[in-house]
Formats: sequence, structure tokens, C-alpha cells
Amino acid sequence: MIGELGAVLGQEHGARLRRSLLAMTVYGVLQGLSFAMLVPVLRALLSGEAVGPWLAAFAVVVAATAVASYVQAQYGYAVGLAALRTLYHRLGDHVAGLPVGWFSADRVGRLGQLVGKGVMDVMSVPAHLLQVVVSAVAAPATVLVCMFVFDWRLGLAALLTAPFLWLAFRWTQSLVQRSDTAMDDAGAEGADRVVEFARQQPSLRAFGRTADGYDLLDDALARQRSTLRRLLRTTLPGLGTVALTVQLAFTAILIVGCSLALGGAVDVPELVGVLVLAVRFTEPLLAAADVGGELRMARGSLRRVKAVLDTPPLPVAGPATGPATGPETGPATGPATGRARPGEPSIELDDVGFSYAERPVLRDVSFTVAPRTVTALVGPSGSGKTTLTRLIARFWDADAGAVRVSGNDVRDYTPEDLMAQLSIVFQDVYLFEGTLEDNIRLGRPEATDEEVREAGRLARVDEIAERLPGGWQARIGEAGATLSGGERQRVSIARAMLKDAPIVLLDEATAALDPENESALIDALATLARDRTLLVIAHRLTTIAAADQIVMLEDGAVVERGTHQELLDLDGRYAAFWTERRRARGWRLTQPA
Ligand SMILES: Nc1ncnc2c1ncn2[C@@H]1O[C@H](COP(=O)(O)OP(=O)(O)OP(=O)(O)O)[C@@H](O)[C@H]1O
Repeated sequence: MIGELGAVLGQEHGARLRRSLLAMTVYGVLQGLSFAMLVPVLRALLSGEAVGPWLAAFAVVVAATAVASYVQAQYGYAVGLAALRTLYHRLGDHVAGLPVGWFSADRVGRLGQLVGKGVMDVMSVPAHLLQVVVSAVAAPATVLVCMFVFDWRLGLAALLTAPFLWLAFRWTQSLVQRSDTAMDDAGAEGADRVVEFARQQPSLRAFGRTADGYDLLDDALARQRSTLRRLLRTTLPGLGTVALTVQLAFTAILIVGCSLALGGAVDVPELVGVLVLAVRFTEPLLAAADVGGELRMARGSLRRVKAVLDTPPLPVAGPATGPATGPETGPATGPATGRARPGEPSIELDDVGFSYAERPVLRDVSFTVAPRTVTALVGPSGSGKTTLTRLIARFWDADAGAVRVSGNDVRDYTPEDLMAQLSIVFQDVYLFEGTLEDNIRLGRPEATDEEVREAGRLARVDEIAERLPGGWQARIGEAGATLSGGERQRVSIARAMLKDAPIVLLDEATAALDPENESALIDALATLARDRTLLVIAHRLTTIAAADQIVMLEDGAVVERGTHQELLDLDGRYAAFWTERRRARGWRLTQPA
């Protein structure tokens, strides 16, 4: 565990951790010595010898123990605080370099838990728990050596108990380890489901599902309860065994001591002293057994921190290396080769393949979006449209083939350079707690107020500002809670306008919008598309029909590609899709209100 802690803390804290361990060991040895000093003190008292010198030596050792206790606590807290700081920084820096696709709702929930409780668990190891464990080894070992000095037979009796004590600890540990992992998983799943339950309140209430009816949460909590019961069933016998072994060790020393005293081999004062010592011998061991649960929890957190830190970040391109490298840039799956300069705003997909955790979602996808043209991506739900746009924005790297933006492999750009090429207008627009203006400014933080308002006007956000009390300065709630879906998307378009990137990735709204919102959105999108390269996951028939190119995806593969008329003439999958969509629209229009 110390090795794992050292690895997570990094080399810069290695010396500090070693110094802290040394201080803890010194403290443990002094603890053992102060226990051992009781023997000569008691022997002198009981046999009527001069006790003064022994008491003075005892006082010196106790004082040294107190100083060592203070010093080791200071060092321990210093390492604990360094661990806290380092882990926050390392986790923060590392997470910032992970693929955006890594941030699923579950992972975000678990990361929150890790940064809160998990990091504190890890901090408690050097700050508090490690000392108990080090003392549990160093103090009894010192006592043992002293026992040998006082009487080798008693020392031998104590030494013979050591393997049994060690075995009892190991056995208990292996017993609970499996249940611990199950408990960790059940705890994390329970926390995920609670977060999900809170987030899904609007949907759950809309369908009349209250806490009683949310099966996923109920099941997760039931699993957590049964795992805890199992953990208790396996842990309690283990803890009982450790306590019993410690008591047996003490009894063994007692029996050996009494037989030696009866046989006249040791005198009674010495026996009393050694028995007191035997009690102290077992004390640190019981204290270590007591913190076992906290230690296991900390170890679980340490492993989860390590798992996050071991998640490979997206390779980042190096410093600028000359002019644009052209469409042939880079091998299909090679590492980032250098910082590329963008050419004309285009998108090229070259035999792209991608899987989510071994499940193939895209296969051999190839097409080009020429500069300043509109390509509509269509296909049934789950065909991979969203995934494709996310590969272009490098939320993940493709497993096979190459994704090129403005002539260069996306892996050859720095994240900033790639994002300077792209504006993303997805359906799940996140608006943060702040003013309408602040939310648009996210597109280009250094923009002037005038530029922000101009972008807002082009995206028809000015109409929203007029309606809201406070206008541009109106505060919109977290996640844009005070705006409608169409309005949120208009703010997102305004961000894209302000950013003014040459390529736009757009996921058209699927939700039915009121006519006013829909026409405002259409106008805003038309303005956004002007002079830009647009790849749109298209749902509206007019967008699809007007596109320069339509790419139809099915089961993660391109099945047809061409203009609307070409594909209708082909009378294949797209023609069927189009007819079906038109029928669906017609059906909806003729339904009674
Ligand atoms: N983060 C993810 N992890 C695992 N599987 C995913 C993830 N996101 C999407 N998928 C799966 O990948 C497949 C393609 O999903 P994608 O969202 O790209 O399709 P889509 O065509 O955009 O669908 P829709 O039109 O319904 O939005 C689906 O089967 C989906 O379940």
C-alpha cells in the first residue's frame, strides 16, 4: 500500500513520505522501549532495589516518545496535506486531458465522489492510519527484543506467537478483500443511481414515477444492503479470529512465564514486569486491527484514484512544425506527429471505424464535406450519426482510419487549434448559471459587448432578451432552466456565431418546436451556415432536401451518398427513408388536435 501511495503521490513527495515513515518507526520503537522500561522499574519496586535511576531513565524514554509522537504527527499531516494538494492537482490536470467521451454521467458521478470522499480517505493514510500500522510492527518488535534481553525463554515464547498473529491478520485480510471490492462497486453504483434519480426528476415525475417506483435505484440500494450484510458476515469472524489469536498469544506468554516462575527460573518481580510487557505487546496489534476497515476503504479509494490517473489521455500534438501538411497527413492510427496548420475548412473521413467498449458502432465510413458546403447526415436512430460528429470533434479517437479537419488529421492539432476550426451546436446545450450575455460570450470570452449582441441578434436571441426582465443581463438558471429547448439552441447558435469557426457541427433539434421558435431557429441556422462548412445531423425535411450532399448511415456504415435528387432517383434506402418521413409528417399534420 505504501508503494501504491508513493506511486500516486509521485517522486517529488517520495522523500517526504520516507522521512515520515522513518519518524513513525522511531516513534514505534520508542513506544516499545517505554513499555519495556516498565520491567526494570517494576522489578526494582517489587524487590526493594533503588528505583530512582530506573524512573529517571523511564522518564527520559517517555519524554523522547512524546517528542517523537509530535514529530511523526507533524510529518504525517504534512504528507497528508501534500497528498491532498497533489491528488487534486494531478486528478484535475489528468482529467482535463482525457477524451471528452470519457465523461459519461456515471463517471462524472464517481469522479465527484472520488474528489470529495476518496481523496480524503487517501489523505488519512499518511496523516493517521500509517502510524497505527507502523507502530503495530515496530513497538511489538522492540518489546520482543527487550523480552529476549530480560529472559530469552519468555522472548522465545513471544516470538513463537508472531507467525500465528501474522497468519491471522493475513487470513482476515484475504477474507474481506473480495467482499470489499463488491462493497466498493455496490457503493459506487448506489451513488450513481442516486445522482441519476435526482437528475431524472422531471422525466420521472412526468411519468408519475416517484421514489417508490424507481426500480434502478431500489435495486442498487438493495444490492448495497445485501453486499454489506455479506461483508459483515465475512469480516466479523475474521476480526474475532484476530482478537482471539492476540489473546492466545498473551496466554501463551503467561503460561510460559508462570511455569518459569514456578520452576524458580525467573523471580516474581521479573515475571510481573514481563507480563505487563506482554499486555503492551498485544496493544498495538489490536489497534491495527481496529483501523483495518478504514485502511481497506483508503486502499479502495487509492486504487480508484490510480485507475483514473492510469486512463490514457488523448495524445496531444507537439509544437508548430511548418505549414499545412495536406490531406494525406498522418498514418491511420499513429500517434500525434506534430502541430498542424489548418487549410481550407473541410472534413474528411477515411475508412473510419469505432467501437464503444468492444461494440463496433462505425465501420469503414468514408466521405468528404467540401469547404463551404452543407452535408446532411441521416439514418435511423442508433446508426452512429452522433458518434461520427463526436469523432470529428475528437471526443474520442477513431479506432481505425483517419478523421481529417481542414486538411489535417485531428490528432495532429493541439486541442485549441482543432477547436478553433469547429463550432458545435448539439441538442443537449448546456447553459450555465449566469446572464444571457455571459452564456453567449462563452463562444469567445474576449469578445466585446457589441460583438456578443451582434451574434445574439443574428441568432435571434435579441427576441429572448426583449422578453426577459433584465434583457441581456437577465440571469438564466443552471442548465438554462428558464429557457425553452428552442431558445437554448438559439443561444448555442449565438455562441457559434461569436466563435466564428469555419466549420459547424450541428445536431438539429428533434423536439417539436412552436412555429415562432421554429422559424427563428431556421433563420438563425441559415445565417450560421452562410460561408461556413456545415455537417448537420438533419431531422427537418427541408434541411435534408436543401443539402449539397446527403450521407445516409445504417448500422454504422454509409449505405448511400449523393444529392437529394440523385438518391431519390436511386430508389434505394434513402428514397424509402424519405417516403417514410414524409408519411410520418403528413400523418402528424392531419391528426386532430
Ligand atoms: N457513450 C456511449 N457508450 C456506449 N455506447 C454508446 C454511447 N453512445 C452511443 N452509444 C451506442 O452507439 C450506437 C450509435 O449511437 P449514436 O448516438 O451515435 O447514434 P445516432 O444515430 O446519433 O442515434 P440518434 O439518432 O438516436 O441520436 C447506439 O447503439 C448507441 O447505443
